Amino acid sequence: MTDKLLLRALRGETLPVPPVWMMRQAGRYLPEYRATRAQAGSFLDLCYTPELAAEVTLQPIRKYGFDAAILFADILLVPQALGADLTFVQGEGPRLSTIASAADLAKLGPVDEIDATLSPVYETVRILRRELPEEVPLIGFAGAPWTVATYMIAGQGTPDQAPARRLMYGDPQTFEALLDKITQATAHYLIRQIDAGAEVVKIFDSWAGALPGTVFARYAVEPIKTILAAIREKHPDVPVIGFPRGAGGNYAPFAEATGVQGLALDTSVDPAWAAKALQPHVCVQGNMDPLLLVEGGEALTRTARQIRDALSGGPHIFNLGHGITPDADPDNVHRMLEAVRG
Ligand SMILES: Cc1c2[nH]c(c1CCC(=O)O)Cc1[nH]c(c(CCC(=O)O)c1C)Cc1[nH]c(c(CCC(=O)O)c1C)Cc1[nH]c(c(C)c1CCC(=O)O)C2
Repeated sequence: MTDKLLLRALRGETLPVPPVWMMRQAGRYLPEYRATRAQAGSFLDLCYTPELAAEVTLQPIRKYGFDAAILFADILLVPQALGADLTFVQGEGPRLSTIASAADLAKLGPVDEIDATLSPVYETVRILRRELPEEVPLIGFAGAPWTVATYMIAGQGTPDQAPARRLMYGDPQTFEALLDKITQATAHYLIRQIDAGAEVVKIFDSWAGALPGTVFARYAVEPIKTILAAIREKHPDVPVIGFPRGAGGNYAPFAEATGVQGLALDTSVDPAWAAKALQPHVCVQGNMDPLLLVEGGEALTRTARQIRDALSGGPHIFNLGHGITPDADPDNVHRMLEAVRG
């Protein structure tokens, strides 16, 4: 359907009211999410149980009427499908087996076996395409190779991604072989999500800002170009949103060099600058501070309108600069929507 607002914006249309969705819109700030997660047992059980993963994807659509749904899964399912051990430690985040050498890398499984683990995700996509309202498109997603590699190398989240940067300098052969493997797996995974019914895909490079400028083109841009080329070959009309979080001065070169249709802005980007420097070339998605959904009040309404108005002259999808946090007040989401749509 060509009249879905999100798809129109991604095709470059300037709309009177921007489509709205939120990163992590299915998540712990919602009591109904917490209930379904408890029913599933663990976060990973939730990701791999298609009926429940579809249910949590639909919860924020029913409650708020967002203009897009995002598949419920995680960027770390790809490493797990490649053979990494993965657990989520309550209150601490992910833990994975680490990759510190060529020998560790050699223990991973082949890319053409990842569907043995990931097929429930494709089933979630198929359920969602049946159950979502006609006007709500489904966004599939994956992590960018660099960001996924940072978790696979360190075995957990790190403040500065130092373990990955050290491997990059100390053993570039292993580092690049890992990046290549993730790139091939990610292209395959996203194509399968689209085959199953995803209408847009988003690539989360949450740690792009940790890549030194000397290697940004090589390790942030190149893998994403490879993934885009593979998608285009099979699905030339499916738009891709890139999120090089923290890229700063590399936002414009990233958009130009990768050719993404949508560029997700983090909170640090000034929307007035984005309107001039980015919007003439690409649909931008951004970028309200998620903390405003905790704090609420006048600041929330004012900032939401400020972003909407600054970006009203070109293609824009209203979103947050990062994921909504578990301490956000669900009522503030209504307030945000009233501010943007009102
Ligand atoms: C880096 C990253 C991850 N996962 C993701 C990223 C990139 C985006 C970003 O920068 O935030 C992406 C992601 N993770 C999740 C989604 C689902 C779709 C949605 O946005 O609603 C998406 C798109 C569910 C999730 N992924 C996770 C949760 C919380 C799990 C829970 O219920 O306990 C959810 C809803 C867990 C997760 N997953 C990850 C971490 C570091 C953590 C632990 C930290 C945390 O708890 O927030 C890895």
